[in-house]
Amino acid sequence: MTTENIRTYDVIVIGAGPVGENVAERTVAAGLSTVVVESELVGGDCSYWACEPSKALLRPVLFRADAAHVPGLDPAVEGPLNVEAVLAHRDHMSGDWKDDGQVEWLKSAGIELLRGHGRLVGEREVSVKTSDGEPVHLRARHAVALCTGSRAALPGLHGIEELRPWTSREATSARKPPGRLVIVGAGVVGVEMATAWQALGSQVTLLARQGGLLPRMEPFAGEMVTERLREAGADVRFGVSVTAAERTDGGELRVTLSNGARLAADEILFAIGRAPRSEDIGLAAVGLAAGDWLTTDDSLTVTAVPGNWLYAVGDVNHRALYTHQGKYQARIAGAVIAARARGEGLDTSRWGPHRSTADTEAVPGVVFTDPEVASVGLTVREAERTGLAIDVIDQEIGELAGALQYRPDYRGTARLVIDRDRRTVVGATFVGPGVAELLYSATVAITGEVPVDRLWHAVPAFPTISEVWLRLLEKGARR
Ligand SMILES: Cc1cc2nc3c(=O)[nH]c(=O)nc-3n(C[C@H](O)[C@H](O)[C@H](O)COP(=O)(O)OP(=O)(O)OC[C@H]3O[C@@H](n4cnc5c(N)ncnc54)[C@H](O)[C@@H]3O)c2cc1C
Ligand SMILES: NC(=O)c1ccc[n+]([C@@H]2O[C@H](COP(=O)([O-])OP(=O)(O)OC[C@H]3O[C@@H](n4cnc5c(N)ncnc54)[C@H](O)[C@@H]3O)[C@@H](O)[C@H]2O)c1
Repeated sequence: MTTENIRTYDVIVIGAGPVGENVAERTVAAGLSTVVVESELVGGDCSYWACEPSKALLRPVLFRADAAHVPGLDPAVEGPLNVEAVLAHRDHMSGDWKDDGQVEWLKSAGIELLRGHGRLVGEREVSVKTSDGEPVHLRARHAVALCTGSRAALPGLHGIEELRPWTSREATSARKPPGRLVIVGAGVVGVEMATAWQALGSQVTLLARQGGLLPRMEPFAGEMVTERLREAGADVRFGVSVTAAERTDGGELRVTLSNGARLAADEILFAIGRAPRSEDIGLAAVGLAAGDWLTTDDSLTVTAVPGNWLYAVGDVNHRALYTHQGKYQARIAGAVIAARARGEGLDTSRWGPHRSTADTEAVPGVVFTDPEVASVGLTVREAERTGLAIDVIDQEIGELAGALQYRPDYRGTARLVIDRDRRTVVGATFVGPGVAELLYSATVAITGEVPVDRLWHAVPAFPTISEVWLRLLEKGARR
């Protein structure tokens, strides 16, 4: 190796997804020289095969569901969606799968980019196989942050390669709606993609292994989404999975289900969860097992590696698989790296700047289905599992004047989970049209540990859906 190919930086970040970009932005802002290594597109899955394209596909579907029920506006949205225009907008929102804009942003932030595949080769040492085949050896004075994200998990089905199944990547970037689409898995990807492709013209069959959709959320969320998907024409089946599948020479898929039923389809999407992108990043060189999720403490430091120089941030640490939560971790990790580089101690008090407490206390998430599902903190089931004494308050959102102004047939439910001893909100779920924007208020209530009696003084404007807070308080959240 020539000396020209050895480069030293304060910080090396592997993976330029939303999380890696934000770690680098924070460390550069703290005066630390930083290089980001990226093997595909700067921006990661979120920009090209996840958040951005999926939300661009879903926005017209949800907007039309509302508009079709607003008197006077309803005739304007009759008829099918303009699929070509929706897909063109999706392409635009995904940067046409080019990363020029994000590369410019990196430059403007003073972050260096090295294109290639990065692997750890020792303590603070990374080897990069660049796209032109030239290996580059990187040394970090202070830290290496692994931000390599996750990929779609696939089941151990016999002959799965020959099936050419869709994963989240194909489901978000497909050039046209398949005639018949089977979706396996009823988590967030499964229900969002079922909502989008059914509305764009596919006949969707959604297979849930459990007895309902969105099994990790409050049960009423999955029930309302099921009802709407069925009304939209999707075939939603519970308690089933796929036991065998084959693609015929003509290209048709023949799928056998666990209950013995058979289906014919044009495409099959596996949306059964994620696997870490950690199988080929040199984990063995630092004594870790390849292919595992990386365990960190609340400062995002990899606990099994001594020396406080290795960090794992975003999906790859499996703490909370959302872009916004990974970016929150990135801000914390950046502050931790900067403090350690300056030789300062960490403030890891409960809500201190060096502890990602929200990962365990208040992870917000929105499922962009019809109706929307927005949740943060604990569900009733989770609170009961932790042994917390709770009060549970439910409110039909459709009873509010603001909801009826939004659309006259409004149906939706809100639930607060209250810590009975501390009298603070520990969980909130809202299901209904337009509830995504309610979520931040609940997130502030949880992270601010605002006593519910104080919430009584936070007055929601009339007539808005936020008035649901008042009804919840009137029903007993307030003493
Ligand atoms: C269909 C779908 C929809 C989603 N919608 C939302 C949403 O609406 N809102 C939300 O908050 N979250 C959403 N998510 C989750 C979100 O996409 C992830 O949480 C987020 O992308 C994680 O960011 P990350 O930076 O950790 O990983 P990624 O975005 O996966 O980025 C990791 C980057 O690292 C690179 N990389 C990996 N290994 C190496 C290596 N060895 N060398 C160099 N580079 C490497 C990869 O090429 C990639 O660019 C969605 C996920 C899916 C699948
Ligand atoms: N709007 C958003 O913010 C958004 C959208 C999409 C994805 N995401 C993130 O991406 C992550 C991954 O989403 P996902 O839907 O792939 O995973 P998930 O973990 O949410 O759901 C996967 C589902 O598949 C089921 N399953 C697992 N193995 C199966 C099998 N062999 N057969 C049938 N069912 C099986 C699981 O029981 C589970 O219900 C989520 O955790 C979420 O955080 C977020």
